[in-house]
Amino acid sequence: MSESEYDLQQLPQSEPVAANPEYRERRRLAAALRRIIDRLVRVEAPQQKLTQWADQAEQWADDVASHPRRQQQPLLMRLWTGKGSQQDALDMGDHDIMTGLSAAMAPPLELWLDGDVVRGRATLGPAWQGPPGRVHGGVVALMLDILMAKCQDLVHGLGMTGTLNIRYQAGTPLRKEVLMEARIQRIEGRKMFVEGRFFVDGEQTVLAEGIWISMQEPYRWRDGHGPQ
Ligand SMILES: CCCCCCCCCC(=O)SCCNC(=O)CCNC(=O)[C@H](O)C(C)(C)COP(=O)(O)OP(=O)(O)OC[C@H]1O[C@@H](n2cnc3c(N)ncnc32)[C@H](O)[C@@H]1OP(=O)(O)O
Repeated sequence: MSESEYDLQQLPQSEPVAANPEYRERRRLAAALRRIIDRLVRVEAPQQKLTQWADQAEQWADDVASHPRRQQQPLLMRLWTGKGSQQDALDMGDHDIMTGLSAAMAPPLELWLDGDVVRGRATLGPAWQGPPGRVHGGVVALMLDILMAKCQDLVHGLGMTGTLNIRYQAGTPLRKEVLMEARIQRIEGRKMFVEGRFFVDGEQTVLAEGIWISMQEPYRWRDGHGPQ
């Protein structure tokens, strides 16, 4: 793909686009904020210190808010019509809610393709807690949705989650590496049926089945993928 020809359907969605100087700084900023979010949970610090941090954070928030937000619609249109730049591709991928390296909220979840399987890994801290010591079930659903949607990297067609069924088989612990995998079970016209699983220490903790609905064209496997 050349510098000026990024296409929404052909973005290497499973792997981050290489950062340019601007995005190196955005990623550094997000990484620092992630550490703060993680460490703030029940941090033991004198009240004076909390006051100092709150004052600094308020000042910083005001400074950030004084800058405009870049519009998303024009870059989406460029990517949709295959005319996106590297900057557009970075802007889309780096702000993904779970995988975005420039998204301070993102754990980040790392995804990659292994043949016809989407694999992932993430380690979540206490900010993501549901039951004590475990990842919140709603967060598990979010991680699954992002993981399983990436099966669209294997096909032509792009759409949204229609249905997601989850069986929580065991708690998914915090502070431990969670390994994930997703596979396309079958394609039926505009419907893509996907299965997702989480594993911790070799034990399966989650099993999910979902249906994605393509917005326009029927789903079909990309060359080199699917039943040969
Ligand atoms: C699009 C850009 C890509 C980037 C997206 C990033 C998204 C990140 C992940 C998300 O957060 S997705 C957000 C959560 N999902 C939604 O908000 C979806 C809300 N639902 C809808 O917008 C519509 O219901 C939907 C687009 C899913 C389907 O509407 P359509 O009018 O296109 O479907 P239609 O009624 O024509 O049905 C087409 C086929 O899909 C089936 N179907 C429709 N809705 C379904 C559903 N919800 N679950 C399962 N199957 C469904 C339907 O039975 C039918 O099957 P058959 O062809 O066999 O008859």
